[in-house]
Amino acid sequence: MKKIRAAVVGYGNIGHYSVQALEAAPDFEIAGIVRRQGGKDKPAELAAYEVVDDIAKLKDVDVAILATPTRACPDLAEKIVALGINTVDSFDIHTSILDYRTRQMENCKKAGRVSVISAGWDPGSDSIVRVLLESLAPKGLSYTNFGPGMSMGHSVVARSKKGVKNALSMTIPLGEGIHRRMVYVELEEGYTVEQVYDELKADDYFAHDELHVFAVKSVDEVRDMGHGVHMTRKGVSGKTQNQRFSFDMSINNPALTGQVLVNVARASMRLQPGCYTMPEIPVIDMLPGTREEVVATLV
Ligand SMILES: NC(=O)C1=CN([C@@H]2O[C@H](COP(=O)(O)OP(=O)(O)OC[C@H]3O[C@@H](n4cnc5c(N)ncnc54)[C@H](OP(=O)(O)O)[C@@H]3O)[C@@H](O)[C@H]2O)C=CC1
Ligand SMILES: N[C@@H](CCCC(=O)C(=O)O)C(=O)O
Repeated sequence: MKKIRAAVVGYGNIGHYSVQALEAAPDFEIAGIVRRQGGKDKPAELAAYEVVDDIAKLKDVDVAILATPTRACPDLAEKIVALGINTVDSFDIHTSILDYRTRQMENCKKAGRVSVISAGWDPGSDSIVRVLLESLAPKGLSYTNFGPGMSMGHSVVARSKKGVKNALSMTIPLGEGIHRRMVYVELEEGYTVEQVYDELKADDYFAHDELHVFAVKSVDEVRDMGHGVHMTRKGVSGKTQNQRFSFDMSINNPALTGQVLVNVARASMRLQPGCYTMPEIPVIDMLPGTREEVVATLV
């Protein structure tokens, strides 16, 4: 059977683990990796692959995994579907997902290609769980409690601020979907924790939660990429009250995100042209093999 040819765009944490997930998948081959610096200083583990600075230099790419900072995803997705290549990404600004989907839907329909956006674990697989739980008890309350653990999205944003050499943003659950952000930063000369605090508080990623910023000598020495979630719903099925549900996981954040991106890259090959979020895709299409094989073994 012909393998799906995937490119990975951006080789940071999610890019690294996406390559590993592609290598472990039976139905994919790696068309190449796209980095801003191209093949310069190519990491040893990429020796077998083409590393380029422009996806147009790679041959026969079916799908591009956008493993860049969230804020770079919409522009890249627009440019890459216009080249006739499907895209998948883990865009995680929850309040902007609908706008991004609306714009990218038009781009996909024009190009006759598929984009799966906001696919990781949150947004992503947790979004499927939230939709499922709401269907099981249509009236009630759901809470998504993260961590404690490292938020990649918040860490990327903290690293982008003036005076910050490196950063780690930890998400601390306070209960009922409320969180505290603990941000550990390596500062450049002449910058203070107070300046970084003000910059972060002005950014929508951090504006709505309790925030603490600490200076550390080395972020590498305090970083641990574990994370997790505890989701709950208590509600009413039909006319019967007190139905309780919970979903828990404790995970390596970039490893799970890379795996989910590969799963939706596979599903993208089976969808009609358009832009989708994860709850809009049949979960069965995230697995390799035929639907019949899955129905016979997992349903
Ligand atoms: N939905 C979800 O569940 C999750 C979503 N995420 C999202 O994944 C994103 C990436 O996280 P992570 O991998 O840790 O980030 P990193 O900073 O480790 O990696 C991003 C890579 O993208 C490239 N890059 C950097 N800046 C730009 C730019 N302006 N334009 C294009 N490419 C750029 C660089 O690769 P190179 O130098 O090779 O070009 C960089 O290494 C986060 O922003 C987060 O929002 C993360 C976890 C879960
Ligand atoms: N999008 C997150 C994954 C979900 C956890 C989260 O949103 C958080 O810790 O705030 C991330 O970037 O790591």
